[in-house]
Amino acid sequence: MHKLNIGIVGATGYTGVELLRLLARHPNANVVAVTSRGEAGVHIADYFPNLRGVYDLVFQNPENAQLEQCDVVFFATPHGVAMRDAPALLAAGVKVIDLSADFRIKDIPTWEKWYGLPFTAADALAEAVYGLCELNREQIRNARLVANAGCYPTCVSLPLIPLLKNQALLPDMPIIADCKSGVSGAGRKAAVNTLFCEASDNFKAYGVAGHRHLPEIRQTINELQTGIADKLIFVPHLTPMIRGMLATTYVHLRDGVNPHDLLTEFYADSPFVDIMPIGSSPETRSVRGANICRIAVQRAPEFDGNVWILLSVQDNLVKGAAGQAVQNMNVMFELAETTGLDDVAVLP
Ligand SMILES: NC(=O)C1=CN([C@@H]2O[C@H](COP(=O)(O)OP(=O)(O)OC[C@H]3O[C@@H](n4cnc5c(N)ncnc54)[C@H](OP(=O)(O)O)[C@@H]3O)[C@@H](O)[C@H]2O)C=CC1
Ligand SMILES: CC(=O)N[C@@H](CCC(=O)OP(=O)(O)O)C(=O)O
Repeated sequence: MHKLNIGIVGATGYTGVELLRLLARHPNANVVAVTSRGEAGVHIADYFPNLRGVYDLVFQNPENAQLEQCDVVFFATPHGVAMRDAPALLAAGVKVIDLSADFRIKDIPTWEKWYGLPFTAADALAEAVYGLCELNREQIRNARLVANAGCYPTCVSLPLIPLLKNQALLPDMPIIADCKSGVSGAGRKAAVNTLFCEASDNFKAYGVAGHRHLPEIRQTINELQTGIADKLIFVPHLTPMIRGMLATTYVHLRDGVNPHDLLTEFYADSPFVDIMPIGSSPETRSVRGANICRIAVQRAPEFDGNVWILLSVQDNLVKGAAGQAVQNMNVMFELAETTGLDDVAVLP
């Protein structure tokens, strides 16, 4: 069986170790290089006990990792790193999947406004494909550079896409996405707001005045139904879970539109989107560790108008990050989309 030589830049972070977990059981994956500046020289098994006996690899500084010899390199790094290092890899013939937001937003001034950095890789951006397979499967097949979709944008966009494609949302009415994320969404780096005593037994909104995922979700909306993207209100919340994300999105639809029918039809051939029976309420633990976004819809009760509540859940580290990245890799290398991604969620 053909094996892909894989490099992971930022392999000591939460999405990095999630990539390692998923790729360990992927029949076409051969992870050959893992990077960390802080842990260079440390054996993977001494750092991640869940990987003892699974990989015989040592973390290396990115510049020593010979990434140009890989077939594909994942960037599981903070914003700005892939923008700096991906162009040289592309020039060396390596495919790149970036889990950060560097190549997600096509309008450079918008990216610079929300990320606070100068954007320096315009050529690479021009060829980057937004890495949401359910939306861009055909473009991803031919891509050299995939910008893995963000976690909140994946969870919010998946229930909206079939409605937008059918021009089903009423113009001039708000689209309200009220979202909750587990704390692993903030990454592994030390920060006061993710300390145990700050984040546990607590619940709060953040980014209310504006979050960097707002322009990313709006970009997707705008591509599918023009004139309504600025009707999106997006508020993220930090919830005291480790993994998991729930989006509750309120939409005003044209009379007669039933979103359950549209979603069921649109996702009939998408193995990682589960449309539940009408009236269900998906829970985050039903997707824990699995590359699934589960969606349910309910009509707003006793409300005068065709208003629906879209409920979507995913594991932020899997369908929201590493699982989606492996799904993109499968499509880019003409493997079955589900290869290595058939884990069932962990209960309880
Ligand atoms: N956590 C989540 O749920 C999601 C995260 N993402 C995105 O994925 C990316 C990674 O996130 P996450 O795993 O949570 O982050 P972490 O903070 O947990 O890990 C970051 C990793 O990047 C490495 N790194 C940091 N700075 C640099 C640098 N300048 N050059 C090379 N390597 C560097 C770190 O190791 P070292 O410093 O030792 O080199 C570490 O291994 C981010 O862009 C994030 O926004 C996307 C979707 C969901
Ligand atoms: C809880 C938390 O802090 N979540 C992060 C989003 C997760 C993430 O890393 O975002 P990307 O998908 O864009 O990479 C945040 O709000 O910035």
